[in-house]
Amino acid sequence: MTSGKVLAKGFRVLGYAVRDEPHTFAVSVVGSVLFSLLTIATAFVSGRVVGKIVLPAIDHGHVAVGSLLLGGLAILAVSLGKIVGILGRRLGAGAMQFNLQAKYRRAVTRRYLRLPLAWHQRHATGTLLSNANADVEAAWYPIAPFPFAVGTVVMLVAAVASLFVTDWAMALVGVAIFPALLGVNVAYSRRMSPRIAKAQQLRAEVSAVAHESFDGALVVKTMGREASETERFADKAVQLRDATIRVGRVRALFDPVLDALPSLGTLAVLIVGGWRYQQGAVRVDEVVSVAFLFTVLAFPVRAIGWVLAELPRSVVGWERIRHVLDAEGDTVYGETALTGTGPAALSFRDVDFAYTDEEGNGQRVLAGVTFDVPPGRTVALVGPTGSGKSTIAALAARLVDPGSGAIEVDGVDLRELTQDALSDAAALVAQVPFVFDDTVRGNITLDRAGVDDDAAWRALRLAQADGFVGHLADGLDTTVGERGTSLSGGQRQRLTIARALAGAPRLLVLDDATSAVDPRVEAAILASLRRADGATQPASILVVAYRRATIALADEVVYLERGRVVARGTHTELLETAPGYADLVTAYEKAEEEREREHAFDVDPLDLAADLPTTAPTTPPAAVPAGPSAAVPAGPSAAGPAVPGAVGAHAGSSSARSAGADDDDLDDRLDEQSVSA
Ligand SMILES: Nc1ncnc2c1ncn2[C@@H]1O[C@H](COP(=O)(O)OP(=O)(O)OP(=O)(O)O)[C@@H](O)[C@H]1O
Repeated sequence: MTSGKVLAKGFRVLGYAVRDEPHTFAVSVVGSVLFSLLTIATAFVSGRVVGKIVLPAIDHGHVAVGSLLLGGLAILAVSLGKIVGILGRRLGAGAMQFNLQAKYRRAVTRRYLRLPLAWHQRHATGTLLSNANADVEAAWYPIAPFPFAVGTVVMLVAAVASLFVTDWAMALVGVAIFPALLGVNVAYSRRMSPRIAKAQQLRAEVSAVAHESFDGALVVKTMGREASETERFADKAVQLRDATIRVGRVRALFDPVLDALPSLGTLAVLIVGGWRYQQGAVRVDEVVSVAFLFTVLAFPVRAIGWVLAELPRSVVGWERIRHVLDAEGDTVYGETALTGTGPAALSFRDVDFAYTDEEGNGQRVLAGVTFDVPPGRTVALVGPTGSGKSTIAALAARLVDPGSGAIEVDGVDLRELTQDALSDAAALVAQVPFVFDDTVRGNITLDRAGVDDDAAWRALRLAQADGFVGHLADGLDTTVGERGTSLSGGQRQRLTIARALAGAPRLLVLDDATSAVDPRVEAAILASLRRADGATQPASILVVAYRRATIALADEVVYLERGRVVARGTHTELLETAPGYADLVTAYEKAEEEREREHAFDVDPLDLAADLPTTAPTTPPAAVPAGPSAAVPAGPSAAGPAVPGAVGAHAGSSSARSAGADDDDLDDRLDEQSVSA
C-alpha cells in the first residue's frame, strides 16, 4: 500500500473514531482550539507587555502602575484560559481514546465468542490476544494527539492571518516556514509508515511465539527444546528490536528538523523584523510578538507529526481488528425452543462436513453420516484415529455446522434452535479438559442459575469426583490454578464432566472425556450417568470410546472409518460383522492390558482413596447431602435398560460409599458388568 493510501485510510480511521465518540471529541477539540488561540494571544500579549511596560521601564526607569496591573492581568487571564484549554483537550482526548479502546476490545472479544470453532482453529491464540490488546491500542494511538493536531491546524491558520495583519514581510516568513513544517511532517510519516507497520506486525508475532512456547512448556521441556524455543523467540525478539530501532532512527532524524524549523523561523523573523523596524514599518512589540509566536509554535506543530506518524500503525491495528469483526461464519441461532423433558433424542441425517480455510477450500472429513441416539440410550462412537469422531461430537454440540444434511435434537434441526435451547439441553465434554483458574465451585457452577452447592455435589458424585474434592483442603472453595494445574489429569477430566452434569443436560456428548481416568472409575462414571438418582435425570449419551469397558456399556456402537459409518449395532454384533471393528477393539484391549501391567504398581494409595469411592468413606463437607437418601438410588427401577450389570456396579459403588465397602467389591461388580456386556 502506498503511503498516500495509508494516510487516506488513516484519516478514515480517525473519522470512525469521531463518529463513535462525538462528545469527547468535541470537548477535546474545543479545549485544543482554545489553547491554540490563546497561545497566539500569548505571543501578542507578550509583545504588548514588552512594548508598553518593558521598553518604557528601560527608557524612563519607571512604569505606570495601571499598565503593570493590566499587563499582569492579561498574562494571568491568558494563562488561566490556556489551563482550561489543556484540561479540556487532555480529558477529552483521554476519554475518547480509552472509550474507543474499551469499546473495540469488547467488540473483538464478543466476536471471538460468536465465531465458530473452525475460525478459532485457523487463528493462533497469541494473535487473538494481540488483536484484542496491542492492535486495539495501536488503532487508537493517534487519538491522544489528534484533537491537539486539529487545534494546531486552527492555530496555524490564525497565526498566518495575524502575521498578515501585523506585517506582510514577516508574514512571508510564516508562509515559508509553516508549509515546510507540514511538508517535513508528511515526509516523516511516509518514512515511518512501513517501519511502524512492520514493528506492529512483529509485536503480534512475538506474542504468538511466546504464547505457543508457554502453552507447550511441557513438550518443550520434555523434548529438550528449551534452547531451540529460546532461539525461536530470540529471533523474533531481535527482529522486533531491529524494527523498533529503525522506527527510532527515523524519529531521531526528523525530530531535530521539526524542532529546528520554528527556531529558524524565529531567526528569520528577527532579521526581517529588524529590517522592517528600521524602515519604520513595524513597532518593536510587533517584532517581539511574531518572534515569540514562532517560538511557541514549535511544540504544538509536533502534534501534527505525531498523528501522521501514528496513522500507519493505526491502519494496521484497525485492519487486524476489522479482520476479526468482519469475519464470517457466525453461529446464527434460530427461534425454536425445546419443550421436552427427560433424555433427548439426537439424530444425524446424511451429514457431510469439511474443515475449510478462509477461502472455503477443504477436504471432506465426514460423508453421509447417519445414526440415532434414542432418548436415554448410550451410543458409542468407535473408529480409527482421524475417522471423524471428534468432528461428530463438535457437530452434535453445534460447535460447527454440517456442510449438508441435518443434525436434530428431539426432531428439531440444531440450526433452528435458540442458543439457550441447545446449551440447556446438551453438554459436550471435550477431549482436552479445560479448567478455569477459579475454585472448584466456580468451575462447576459457572454462575449458572439454579446450579447451587447441592447440584454441584450431585454432579461431582455422578462424575465420581466427590471423593477427591472432599479431600481437597477447602473442598468446593479450593482454587485449582491456571488450567487446573493443581489437579491430576483424571481429576481435571472428572471436574469437567461434573461441570457438564451440573446443568442437568438431556444429552451428554463425551469426546474421549475419561481418557485420563482409571478404567474402573470410567466405567463407574458411565454407569452412573445412565441412571436417575431422584434429583438428576438420566441423559442420552453419545460417547467417543476407546476402551472395551466403555464400549461394552453402550446400547449401540457406531463404527466409523474415514468419515463414513461402516457399521452399527451392539458390540457383540459388530465383533462378528465388522472385521475392522474387531481388529480395532482387540488393539484397544491389548493396549489397555499393556498399560494396566505397566501401571499395576504405580497407584498412589491416596489418589486411589480419592478416586475410588469404595476405598474409603469419603464424607464430603457439610454441603453434601449425606446418608442413603443422597446416594444414587439402587435397584432395578433406576437401572439403565441395556446393561443391568453396570447399574448394579454403580449402585454398589454408591451405596458402598456410605457403607464403607472395599475395592474388591467394586472390582467384582465391574468384572461382572464386562462379562454380562
Ligand atoms: N481444525 C481442523 N482443520 C482441518 N482438519 C481437521 C481439523 N480437525 C480435524 N481435522 C481433520 O478431520 C479428520 C477427522 O478428525 P477428528 O478429530 O474428527 O478425528 P477423530 O476420529 O476424533 O480422531 P482421534 O481419534 O485421533 O481424536 C482428520 O483427518 C483431521 O485431520
